[in-house]
Amino acid sequence: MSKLRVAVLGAKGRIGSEAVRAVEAADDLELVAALGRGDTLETLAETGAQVAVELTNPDSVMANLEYCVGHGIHAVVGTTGWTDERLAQLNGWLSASPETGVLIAPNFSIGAVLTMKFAQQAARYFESVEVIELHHPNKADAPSGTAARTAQLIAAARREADCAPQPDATSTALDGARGADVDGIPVHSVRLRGLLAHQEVLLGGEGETLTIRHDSLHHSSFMPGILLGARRVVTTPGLTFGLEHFLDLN
Ligand SMILES: NC(=O)C1=CN([C@@H]2O[C@H](COP(=O)(O)OP(=O)(O)OC[C@H]3O[C@@H](n4cnc5c(N)ncnc54)[C@H](OP(=O)(O)O)[C@@H]3O)[C@@H](O)[C@H]2O)C=CC1
Ligand SMILES: O=C(O)C1=N[C@H](C(=O)O)C[C@H](O)C1
Repeated sequence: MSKLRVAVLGAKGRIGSEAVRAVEAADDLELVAALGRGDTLETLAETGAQVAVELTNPDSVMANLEYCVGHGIHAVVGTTGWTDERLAQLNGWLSASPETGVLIAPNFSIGAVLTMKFAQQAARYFESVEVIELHHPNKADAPSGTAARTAQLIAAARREADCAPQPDATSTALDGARGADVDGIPVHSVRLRGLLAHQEVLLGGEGETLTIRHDSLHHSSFMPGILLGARRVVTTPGLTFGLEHFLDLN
């Protein structure tokens, strides 16, 4: 059986370099390109890449995806910075290339995907919910894509359950003291040397709290999800948002 031809964009970065090694080690995948900043995207077409794994940064991802989708190259995207406007633009490109698949995964680690699912399930049962994400200090964006997605999922679950607004008597506060407001959910970002990628969802009700915590201790935690995404995206046209759609979580 022929191997799936995979390219990595952002190949010299923290996660990209790990992805290069993971693709090289997979028996059913062939690494056909490993591109860094300044390398030409034409390499993707020239090498016949079928899937591009996009791990660059929010300033680069849109141009890369426009090229990939325009050339019928499927994409697995870990890069953060997604907004409704960006998703609409991507969907526009995909509508002109309906056989192409794009997976955007705010987080590729199974533990983080489960954290989001558990938080979504728990959200309706507690009066208060806040998210704390903790990352290495070289991370470009805050809050993390995972935290933003977690907060959106929590907010949607609370809306669906018709939950009352969260109790919070704060009437004066220093800017930032209550974190960022993502869909009504406070999200707090910590940047600390020694950390990699961590998240806590704190839920509070009368006389009890529940904490859901996940820790990525090494970039290897993201690799099974990236490889699964590459294998599945080629038969999943259109936009898939979240690795959970490629996992049997029920
Ligand atoms: N979904 C997930 O599970 C995960 C997502 N991420 C996300 O992945 C992204 C990358 O993270 P991280 O590896 O830590 O960041 P790094 O800065 O370490 O790596 C990004 C790399 O991409 C390069 N780059 C920038 N623009 C381009 C371009 N146009 N073409 C090719 N390469 C380019 C950068 O080069 P230069 O240094 O010259 O700018 C750098 O080498 C972030 O958005 C991060 O949040 C990270 C981990 C897990
Ligand atoms: O930049 C990182 O490191 C990570 N980025 C992603 C995010 O913003 O959620 C995923 C993970 O948290 C690691």
